[in-house]
Amino acid sequence: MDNATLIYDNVFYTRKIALTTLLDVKDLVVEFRMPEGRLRAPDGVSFHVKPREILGVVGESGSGKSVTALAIMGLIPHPPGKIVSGTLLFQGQDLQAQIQKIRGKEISMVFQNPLNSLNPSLKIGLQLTEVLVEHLHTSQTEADERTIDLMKKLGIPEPQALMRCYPFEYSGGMRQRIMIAMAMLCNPTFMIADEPTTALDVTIQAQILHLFQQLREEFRTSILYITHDLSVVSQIADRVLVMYAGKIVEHAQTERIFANPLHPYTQGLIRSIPGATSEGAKRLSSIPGNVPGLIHPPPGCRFHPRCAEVMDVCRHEIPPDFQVEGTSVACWLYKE
Ligand SMILES: Nc1ncnc2c1ncn2[C@@H]1O[C@H](COP(=O)(O)OP(=O)(O)OP(=O)(O)O)[C@@H](O)[C@H]1O
Ligand code: NI
Repeated sequence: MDNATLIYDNVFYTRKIALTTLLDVKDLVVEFRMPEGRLRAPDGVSFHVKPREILGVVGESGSGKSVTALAIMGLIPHPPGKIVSGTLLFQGQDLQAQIQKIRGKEISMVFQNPLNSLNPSLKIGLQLTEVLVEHLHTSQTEADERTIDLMKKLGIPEPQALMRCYPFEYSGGMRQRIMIAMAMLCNPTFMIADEPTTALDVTIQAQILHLFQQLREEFRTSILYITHDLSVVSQIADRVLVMYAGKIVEHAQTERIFANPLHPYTQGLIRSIPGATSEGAKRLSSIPGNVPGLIHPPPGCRFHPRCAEVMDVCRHEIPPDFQVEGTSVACWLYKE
């Protein structure tokens, strides 16, 4: 192969990666060192996010969803936490080396409680434009114009007046929209939303979900959408990762997950959606037991103590990912 072909191939290869994968996470392990012992969550998690895709992450409390998000953002509190292994590539580049430069600019994050993220004693306008002035070094006037323009696009009423108000003057739903606007100001390619609608009522929640879909359509933003609510995921995500006790147990297209869930844990989660079965709400807590403590996780499959279909192998050996018709599932039931 001559040099020209090699260079061409390299360029082509790099572009191909950029087109098919925006974020690539491989074997990510975050460890917390506590006085009681060490715990790992996520513990060996791999996934990728494509451009313009909404990837849903679901799982019960403590499964490692938020820590995965914080690891991507470079925000793991250290001590006690640390990324102990794994690679994080963003647009083909090592994310951990780049994150200071691109956080808030190319990658941004929306958290659950907008009141905690907004400074109560600063006018909303100042808080929003600070991002632009700080990251993109625009003038205040330009930042004001751009912010008002974006808020109009996001359907936020009377943005000029809003800029002069304080956060407490607005409802939870509106504050969350303001936070989403803030996260969108630098026109990021990738956004992480960690339970962004949990504190909101159902109507507002539907509006916010619509807003995320709009971001993907209009601004071509990829979104990692974290929630414990599978019904939210069914409305918004293209693909779904199901996490349990620090591991990804199932990974598939959204329609597949709902039409044909394979992992007994995913099946239990889907049964627990109110109205998902004829018995509906009666089965709300259809998975007996709790997520295990992660300092001493169960050996073998971490779900085995709660699994109705447990086999002997499940108690001793960690299941690898089996590929079944486009679904990736970590469960011994699917061994050929
Ligand atoms: N700062 C921390 N110090 C010690 N342990 C932590 C810290 N942050 C998270 N953990 C632990 O890591 C594990 C994963 O937590 P994580 O917050 O990612 O769960 P989650 O899936 O987001 O749950 P939730 O649905 O409750 O938000 C939990 O066992 C949690 O106790
Ligand atoms: Ni969380």
